[in-house]
Amino acid sequence: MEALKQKFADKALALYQELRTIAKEKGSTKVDEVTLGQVLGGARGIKMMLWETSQLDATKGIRFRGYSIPEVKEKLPSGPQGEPKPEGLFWLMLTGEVPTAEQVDALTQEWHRRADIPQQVYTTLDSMPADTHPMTQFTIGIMAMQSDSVFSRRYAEGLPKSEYWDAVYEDSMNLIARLPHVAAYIYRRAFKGGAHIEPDTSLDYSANYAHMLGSDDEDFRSLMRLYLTIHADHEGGNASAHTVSLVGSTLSDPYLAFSAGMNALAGPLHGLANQEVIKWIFEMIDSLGTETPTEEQIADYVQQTLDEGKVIPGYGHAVLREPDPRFTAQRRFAEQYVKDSDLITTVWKIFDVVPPILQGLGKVKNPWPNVDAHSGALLVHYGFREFSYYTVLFGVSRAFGVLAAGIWSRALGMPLERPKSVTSDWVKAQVKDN
Ligand SMILES: CC(=O)SCCNC(=O)CCNC(=O)[C@H](O)C(C)(C)COP(=O)(O)OP(=O)(O)OC[C@H]1O[C@@H](n2cnc3c(N)ncnc32)[C@H](O)[C@@H]1OP(=O)(O)O
Ligand SMILES: O=C([O-])CC(=O)C(=O)O
Repeated sequence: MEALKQKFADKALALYQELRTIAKEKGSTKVDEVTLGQVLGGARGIKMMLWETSQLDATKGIRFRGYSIPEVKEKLPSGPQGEPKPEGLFWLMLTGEVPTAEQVDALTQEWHRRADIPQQVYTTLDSMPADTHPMTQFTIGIMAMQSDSVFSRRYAEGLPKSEYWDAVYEDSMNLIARLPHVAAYIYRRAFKGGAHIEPDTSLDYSANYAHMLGSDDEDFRSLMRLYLTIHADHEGGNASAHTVSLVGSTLSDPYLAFSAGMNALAGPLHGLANQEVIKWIFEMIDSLGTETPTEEQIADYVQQTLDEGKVIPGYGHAVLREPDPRFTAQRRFAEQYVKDSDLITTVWKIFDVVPPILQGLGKVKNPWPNVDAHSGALLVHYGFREFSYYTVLFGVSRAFGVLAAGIWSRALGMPLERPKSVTSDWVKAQVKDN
């Protein structure tokens, strides 16, 4: 058995026993109270699922197994310029331990070994118009691999419950290994006339993905390591993670569950916001006729967007109440690696201008930037201007977190998820005498 799988099995089995005892002996412990406002307001803040891989704090941001983004950057094995490798984060999320550089290298090799893409993926993608939205191509590409699912095959053969996690682990490892290949194929067919680039297995996961996209720039490789690490997980309640978890709870296999989650990530209030941000900035630049807008010009354009009844993409968050540490990590990266970019300077000016305007509306709970406010400008800097592709990059990263969490869910014996809904008549009856 692979070292990672063995380590996970040891930890997960112990936790499974512990949680069963807790559920049996303390199951009636109250952990939350639900208000009508939460029922009518998108279930914000309701504690209703277990998620081992990360936890979000409204002011401090995400922590992966207890480690903040600066801590992850400092502790995880990194590339030559010091940016953390997502391989290490995956190891951390599954085991709770910071891996050694050798363990991370072995995982890189394991994923290279598993990156065997069934031919039908390419024939399926090639049958679609090249201008089909890249996220649509991405979910279809994932679905085209579903017939390979180890979990589905073994379930049909009578897999016992105690071995679900093992088959889900196999599917998740295969899927993570394959995703950059499918994702790069989509990029090259959509934007580079189908001139595909062979993988280079001497590279780590992020550098190889960058290579297959078309860049061997050392700084861009570093950006990919950082990008794929910081977008990986944001606890369980966000729309993509929750979708993967919900679908996985029916014992749909990881291909089915992950592609469902990617359809959630493709919405403009969630992962698609990264494309919406850069589109909005390009439209602003076009409309103002300058690549270096002043703060006053930006403020006017923000007001115009709000007057048109639209949101300012990249700002606000369902949970966070401070600037997103993932925004800050990208800003630090830009400060270190990018010497002059009008676009990035504009992103920083927007950061100075937008929060007071949103605050002034009196209804926006978080006026600060989220992760999507920065990523596009960095990608443009390295030559990736095709913003409809950006959410695919996000999706490749999100696989690390949601698939690691899926392995945990099956190992811990999490049941079918099925919360309660109510009708408006029920709501009216509740408030009648209040
Ligand atoms: C990876 C990620 O998913 S990060 C989020 C990416 N999404 C975006 O950047 C899109 C822009 N932001 C938004 O639409 C929101 O802030 C969301 C969807 C992220 C969070 O939504 P909520 O939790 O409902 O935010 P909140 O409680 O602050 O909303 C209250 C009001 O402020 C508005 N608001 C929130 N953010 C913004 C914004 N960026 N611009 C304008 N109005 C906003 C809401 O639309 C809502 O208005 P309404 O009462 O008239 O319907
Ligand atoms: O946490 C959320 O709701 C959205 C988000 O930032 C993410 O999923 O990365």
